[in-house]
Amino acid sequence: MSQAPASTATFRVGTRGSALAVTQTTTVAEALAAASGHPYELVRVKTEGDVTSGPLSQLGGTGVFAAALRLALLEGECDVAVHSLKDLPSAQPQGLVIAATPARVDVRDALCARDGLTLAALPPGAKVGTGSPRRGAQLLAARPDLQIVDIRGNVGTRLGRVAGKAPAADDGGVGRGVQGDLDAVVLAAAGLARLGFEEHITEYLDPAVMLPAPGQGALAVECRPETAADGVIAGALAALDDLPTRLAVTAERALLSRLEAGCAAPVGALASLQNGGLRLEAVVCSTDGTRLLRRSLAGEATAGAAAGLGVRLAEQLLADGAAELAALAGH
Ligand SMILES: NCc1[nH]cc(CCC(=O)O)c1CC(=O)O
Repeated sequence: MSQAPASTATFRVGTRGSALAVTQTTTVAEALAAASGHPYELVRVKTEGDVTSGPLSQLGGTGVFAAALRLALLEGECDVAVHSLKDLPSAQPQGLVIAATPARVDVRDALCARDGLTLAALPPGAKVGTGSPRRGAQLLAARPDLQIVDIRGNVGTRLGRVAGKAPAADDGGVGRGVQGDLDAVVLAAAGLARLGFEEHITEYLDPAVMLPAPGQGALAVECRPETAADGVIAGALAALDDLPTRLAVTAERALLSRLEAGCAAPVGALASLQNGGLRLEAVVCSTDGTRLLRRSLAGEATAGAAAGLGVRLAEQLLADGAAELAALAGH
């Protein structure tokens, strides 16, 4: 098996095959190539999350999107892999490191509704599609009359479920035949922007109403430790890393990890630099949206303190009854 050091050869960048994954991986690969002066090639890895069509929340816990990419790295089929950070389980596998977290883009969730409607303007009982218990619960907390419809598929497929939005199936047919049956869907603004679908957004949901998933809007560049230490690529990875993003996602993921929550759990978290410190806000919901535990905590904006902030806020939420409120394992 080829394990050529990235400094002497083309480096191979692993990606999922979806349009979103290829778009964001290409952006990262081009930045690494420009900074290192070495060419890259994309290695497409099919993941369980891409080929299974059951409800996402029942796929069996965390990491369905990331596991195959991680295996490809460990087996030396690629040198670096690019993940959506929010799809990455918070436990770091032995033999792999997150070598860079590029600057995060828009963290918010976005409503894509028919006829330009906002959340407040949707008619009573409107059907809103999401496969995420976190989004469903917060939608119901804001609008208890809504009908939440469990949907899956890639971004284009989900958009195509909204009446009047052009179907743009890019998932091999998972969502085919059910276009136009919903009043709205909720998707991450980051994914919509990366795919050039921003014109479908009818409202950017305020994090005060809809806290995003831990890591939303951020990417993780993962590799084996020897790749991270390799002279040429190490500099390129360091140049790509963004410290405010790393601090924020470290706090958010530490919270998720301390809650022992999976990526499908009804948990939202968002950290940001404020007044020279790091402020973390989190919510744990009952899936029907009738009960929300929401808390925030501020700490030092340092690499040493970020994880502790997440752990402390998680412990406060657990003391408030978070584990009784929500099925944290996410299935
Ligand atoms: N779970 C799917 C997923 N993983 C990453 C994104 C794009 C947004 C991001 O990078 O946070 C999406 C789509 C979505 O949630 O709408």
